[in-house]
Amino acid sequence: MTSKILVTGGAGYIGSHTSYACLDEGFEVVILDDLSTGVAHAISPEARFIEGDVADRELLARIFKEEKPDAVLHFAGRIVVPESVENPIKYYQENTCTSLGLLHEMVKADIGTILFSSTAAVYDPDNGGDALPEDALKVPLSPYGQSKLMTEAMIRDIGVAHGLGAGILRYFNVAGADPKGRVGQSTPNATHLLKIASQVATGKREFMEVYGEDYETRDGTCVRDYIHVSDLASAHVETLKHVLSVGGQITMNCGYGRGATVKEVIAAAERVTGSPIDARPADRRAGDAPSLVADVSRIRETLPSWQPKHETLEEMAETAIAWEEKLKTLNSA
Ligand SMILES: NC(=O)c1ccc[n+]([C@@H]2O[C@H](COP(=O)([O-])OP(=O)(O)OC[C@H]3O[C@@H](n4cnc5c(N)ncnc54)[C@H](O)[C@@H]3O)[C@@H](O)[C@H]2O)c1
Ligand SMILES: O=c1ccn([C@@H]2O[C@H](COP(=O)(O)OP(=O)(O)O[C@H]3O[C@H](CO)[C@H](O)[C@H](O)[C@H]3O)[C@@H](O)[C@H]2O)c(=O)[nH]1
Repeated sequence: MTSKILVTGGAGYIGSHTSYACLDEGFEVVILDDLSTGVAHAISPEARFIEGDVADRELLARIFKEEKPDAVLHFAGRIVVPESVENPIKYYQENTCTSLGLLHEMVKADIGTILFSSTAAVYDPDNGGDALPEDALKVPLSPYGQSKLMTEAMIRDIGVAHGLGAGILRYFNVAGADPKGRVGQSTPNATHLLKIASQVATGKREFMEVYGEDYETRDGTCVRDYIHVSDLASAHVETLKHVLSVGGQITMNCGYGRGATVKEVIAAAERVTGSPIDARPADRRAGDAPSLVADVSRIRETLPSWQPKHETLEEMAETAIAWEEKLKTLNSA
């Protein structure tokens, strides 16, 4: 029998890729998005789209009654770390409180499964650079990270009390775009490294900055574990199948288990276009961890069927740059 899922934030970067991946796997997909940072062109015509706010509890109750989804994939939220420092109320309201309302409505409607987008920002930024297992020390530096960690705790407690199956996925650094060119990172003022490098590579920006070259890393720039968004999307599909079949709760890091420096990411983008990227040294960005790399043992053991297909920085850069080019036509249409 076909399973039906409700995807909150399905018009956003990761939610749209995951919606396509779920549709490709035969799931029925209903998307709830208020288009605050998402875009209509990211929504597959095969999905049912409801424009609305996840904080609207009456709307949620109606959707659950009418659509009876088997699971909710909860991507919707605010994601800008410095903004969360300036405006923590917004982040606790729109990430933590909205998620609590969603969980409450799920329990009331007896919806038994949730996947939740968490983040590597929950871990200790001064972690020494070793790969981080899921039980590593949590020291979220920003209200953004804290709002996610609090939501994780709510899901665990509510899950135990009400028998909710849950997959909590802690994404490391998500990059790239759909290799079929259907979707990509479309937020115009996104701040992610490869998005910025792709904007320079496609002539939308003249130059970019490298935030800090004096870290204790192999070339002085920060190290991150970049994961291609399509591999992350397929990790959701496999997690969904796993939780729908065995129930229970699982928290898993999503990355490849190896780090790349800022300069290595920029160099990959340069190899793709064959042209230099004007990347200028700049001061450290406040709150940046020197290194965040995932220990991926748990996801590998739990989901042996998850086979990443786009692990190279070149593939991430190639698909990101191709999407940036495509956006020129989409945005001028
Ligand atoms: N992008 C990353 O590198 C990254 C890393 C770790 C975790 N995450 C998490 O993954 C999730 C998705 O991130 P993304 O990069 O796709 O962001 P995004 O901004 O592209 O997507 C978020 C989507 O949610 C929608 N939305 C926001 N608030 C809403 C609300 N109240 N009601 C309905 N829709 C709402 C937006 O319109 C948008 O379509 C977020 O929860 C984020 O915290 C992202
Ligand atoms: O123009 C830029 C943009 C980024 N960077 C550097 O590139 C690295 C990656 O930065 P991103 O902004 O792409 O990503 P972050 O690691 O800061 O954060 C991302 O991953 C986190 C988890 O690790 C959170 O989930 C967060 O939501 C998400 O934006 C950092 O060292 C940053 O200083 C630059 O040097 N120049």
